[in-house]
Amino acid sequence: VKAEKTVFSAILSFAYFTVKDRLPTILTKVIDTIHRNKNKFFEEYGEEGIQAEKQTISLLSKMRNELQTDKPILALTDGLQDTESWNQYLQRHQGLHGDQESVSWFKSPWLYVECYMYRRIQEALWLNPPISDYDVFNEGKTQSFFESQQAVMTLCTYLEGINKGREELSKNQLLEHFNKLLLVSLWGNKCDLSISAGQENSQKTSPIDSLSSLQPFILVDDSNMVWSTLISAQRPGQSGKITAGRVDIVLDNAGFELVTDLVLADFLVSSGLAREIHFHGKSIPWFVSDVTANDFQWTIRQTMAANHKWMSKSGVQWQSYLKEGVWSYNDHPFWTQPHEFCDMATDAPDLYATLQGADLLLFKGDLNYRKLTGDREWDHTVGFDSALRGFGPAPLCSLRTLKANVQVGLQLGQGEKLTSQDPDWMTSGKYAIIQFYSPKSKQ
Ligand SMILES: O=P(O)(O)OC[C@H]1O[C@](O)(CO)[C@@H](O)[C@@H]1O
Ligand SMILES: [Mn+2]
Repeated sequence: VKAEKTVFSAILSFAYFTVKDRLPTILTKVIDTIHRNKNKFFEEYGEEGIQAEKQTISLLSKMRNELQTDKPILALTDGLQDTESWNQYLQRHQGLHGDQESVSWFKSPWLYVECYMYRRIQEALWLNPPISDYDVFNEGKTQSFFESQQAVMTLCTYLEGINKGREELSKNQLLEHFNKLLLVSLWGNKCDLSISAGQENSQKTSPIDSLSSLQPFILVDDSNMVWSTLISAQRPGQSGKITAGRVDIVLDNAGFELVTDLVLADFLVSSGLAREIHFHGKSIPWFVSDVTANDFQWTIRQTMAANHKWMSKSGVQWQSYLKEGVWSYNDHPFWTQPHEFCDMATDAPDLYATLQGADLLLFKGDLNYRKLTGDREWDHTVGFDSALRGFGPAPLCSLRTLKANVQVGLQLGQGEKLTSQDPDWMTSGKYAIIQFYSPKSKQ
């Protein structure tokens, strides 16, 4: 099966609008954030901080101009761990096209250009050492966490209810809770800040009560396969006691979505459905709201410190899972590169091997889906397995609300019907999928 990468050939396409409007808006906000923090940089680093602020802004404005005037994509110059790999990727593209000019902001695959912009923001900061570690998206992520406080409290109270009565839970009740928390984590993905170009986008209503009204918007629901994967990973251990499998969660956004993932992870461990959870986050600030190590720790500390009994209890539990090694947080430079996941086995064999150790991989969010499927213009009826093109270190499931022009594994006619009823169905974030694939079931 063949499909073209999403590019900007179609003027007026979603990809085109992203690069033309959304990315410059995000960049302008980044510049503004750095400027607003000028005094902070002065207090911390004196005159050097001011110089760094000016220099960074000038590099970012230069990049915004390159973007808006469709200039060629430039090689990175910051000599970081992944610089070489980014530059090789660029050279490969230039080689494919035969000249350097043709690899430009509007003439390259959307996925590549979008990832590249976030990496260039990082470069601008890295070239100005006193402020290299400054996370330009931190304010937005923090704000979105605080704005969803009410929903977080509701969720932690729900979790406490399950944990308190867990000894008496029947298998059916366990399945019911599992389904609910999987859905909460799925819809948590609505709250990213990239689709709204950094505009406030937090969870305001009760995440549990909204579930049934959202059900009709789930286009693919393989949750039963996720459940059976967890059940079949349970094995009798040495002492005859059942031990469960390892679940890896490839995280997406900080704020409310991260809390929904932590609550799901807590439930999986406390109910005995999983033995261990490995979280995977980003090593640099990414796509406005994605989780970094700092966001991960900060969120757990804030949850612990909350003035709400069940919220702080949850936070304390999460901290001890981390301390005991039941939970772990990892990052790898591959997650912040433009590569499709079918390249992982060759381009990041160590990460691929790590993922092979899991019994189940949960991929959160839209960007992960674009990378799973190579962000191509697949027919909607093409199988998920075909779109993965050999990627499958372990059984995996994408939990994603649709925010980009790619969707596979639909029923015949389902895509056409959606297009006629709701032309924006692929990009509005209103629809979602729970889409599963297992390399074991491959013929
Ligand atoms: O946080 P998520 O779910 O990956 O969404 C981010 C998405 O937002 C966008 O910026 C909107 O198109 C996409 O590039 C990206 O896929
Ligand atoms: Mn994201």
